[in-house]
Amino acid sequence: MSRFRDELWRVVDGVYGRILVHPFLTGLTDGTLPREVFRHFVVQETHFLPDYARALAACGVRATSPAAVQRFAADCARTVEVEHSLHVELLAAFGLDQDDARRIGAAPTTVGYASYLLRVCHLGTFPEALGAIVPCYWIYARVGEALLEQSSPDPLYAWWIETYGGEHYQETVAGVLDLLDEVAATLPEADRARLCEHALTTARYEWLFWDAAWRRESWPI
Ligand SMILES: Cc1ncc(CN)c(N)n1
Repeated sequence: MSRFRDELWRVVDGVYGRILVHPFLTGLTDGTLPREVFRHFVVQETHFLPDYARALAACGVRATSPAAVQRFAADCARTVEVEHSLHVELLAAFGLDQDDARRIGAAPTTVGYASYLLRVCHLGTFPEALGAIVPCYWIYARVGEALLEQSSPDPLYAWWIETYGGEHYQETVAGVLDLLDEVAATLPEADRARLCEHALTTARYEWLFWDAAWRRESWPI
């Protein structure tokens, strides 16, 4: 039986293909990614992840079943405990702390992506929120899985890859994809289409986030 997740993946697959060949990601696995580019990425993650956790909490508020409320509450906590902590430790490896990250500030793409997620997850319907949030989980899981096959000669990059390619993160994502299939089975076609539109936008933002780090994007004025 065909699953909605397969239909959704077809929508984002082209973007995912572009992500995998982006020099940021190929540089992670062959170890050639300049450390200052990775540092820029890590700083931006410490800005993005608290808003991402807030968006997950908002998905929990929107959720239409107790199991879904519990899932998003747990994923919100996991994002702070595991992902944000990882990036704070990576900051420390660069001799930076969260005050330094605050002083450096959020780049335009970080502000744009976080704002989009927060808007859809707060103001949209539950299926819209799901459409916006799922690529954040899924693209990282697919990227982590793909990169784990090669890992990296750079221990900092290998650490990052192991977090997203590791079993714990993969299980988290499998759970949200089961939920996606369950919810989509109850939706009319127009709602599924809207869900896919949000997913395409956030998949594009995922590409943009890596590209912005690669360019070490900052405010031009
Ligand atoms: C930009 C971004 N998107 C998604 C993830 C995975 N939660 C992340 N850490 N950063």
